[in-house]
Amino acid sequence: MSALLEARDLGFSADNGAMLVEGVSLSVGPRDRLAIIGPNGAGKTTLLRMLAGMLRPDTGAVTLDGRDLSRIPAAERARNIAVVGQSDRPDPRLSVIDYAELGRVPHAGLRRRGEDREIARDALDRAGLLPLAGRAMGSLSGGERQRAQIARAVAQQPRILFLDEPTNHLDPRARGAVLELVACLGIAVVSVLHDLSLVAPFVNRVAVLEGGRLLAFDTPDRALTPALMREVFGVDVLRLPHPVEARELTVFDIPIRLSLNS
Ligand SMILES: Nc1ncnc2c1ncn2[C@@H]1O[C@H](COP(=O)(O)OP(=O)(O)OP(=O)(O)O)[C@@H](O)[C@H]1O
Repeated sequence: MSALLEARDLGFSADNGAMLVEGVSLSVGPRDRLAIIGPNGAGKTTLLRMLAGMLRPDTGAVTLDGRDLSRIPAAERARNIAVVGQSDRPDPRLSVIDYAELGRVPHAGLRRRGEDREIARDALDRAGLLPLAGRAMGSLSGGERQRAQIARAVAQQPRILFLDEPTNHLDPRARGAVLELVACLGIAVVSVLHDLSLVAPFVNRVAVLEGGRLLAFDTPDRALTPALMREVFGVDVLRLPHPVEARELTVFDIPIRLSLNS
C-alpha cells in the first residue's frame, strides 16, 4: 500500500542548538495506526508536531500524497489532518456541541449547515458525550474534555488523525472506548502513547524514539521486545500470555522499593 504520509530524515533543534529530533524517516499508509513511544523528553511531541505540519523541520521533509506538507495551504491541510494535542485549550464558554462543530470549519467554513450539526452530534454520540452536548466546555472533567476533543477531530473527518497522549485523563473503560472509536474510523492514526498495554492491541506500527532518534519502526511484535524496551525505558517490560484469550499482554514491571523504615 502506498504511503499517505512520508517523513524523510526529519530533524529539529531548539534555539540553544540542542537536537530534539534527528534523522527520523518513516511512512504511514492510509489505514495504518502508528504509535510513537519512548521515555519523557524523547522528542515524541516534537516529532508528532512535525508530522502534522505544525512545526517546520530544520532538516528533511514531510509529504502528504507525495506533496511537501509545508506547501499545502492551511485550509487544505485541515481537511486532511486533525490534531488532538496535549496543550489544546478549548474556549471554556463554548457549548460541547458548538465545540465539536468547530471540526466542520475546514469543510464548511463559518456558514455551517444542518448537516454539519448532525455530523458533530454523531461524533459526540460516538464519544459518549451526547448527554453533555449543551454543557459548557469549561464545566467538563478532564476525561470528558479529552473525549470532546476527540469528537471535534472525528467531526473533522480527516484522512489522518494525530493524537498526543489521547488517553492520559481517561479511566480504563474510557481508554478502550476511545481507542476503539478511533480504530473504527478506518483512517490513518498517529498517536503518542505511554501505556504499552494499549499499543499492541491498537496499532499495526510502532516508532520507538529515544534521545530524538528512531530506534525502531516496526510491527508491535517486533518493536516491543523486552530487550529494546528495557534499553529505552530502563525498566522491564513483560509480555505475558493472556490467561483466557489467545493474545499477549504487554505490561511494565515497575519496581517500587519501599525502605524498611517507611
Ligand atoms: N523550545 C525548546 N527549547 C529547548 N528544549 C526544548 C524545546 N521544546 C522541547 N524541548 C525539549 O526537547 C525534548 C523533547 O521534547 P518533547 O516534548 O518532544 O518530548 P516528549 O517525548 O514528547 O516528552 P514527554 O513524554 O515528557 O511528553 C525535551 O527534553 C524538552 O525539554
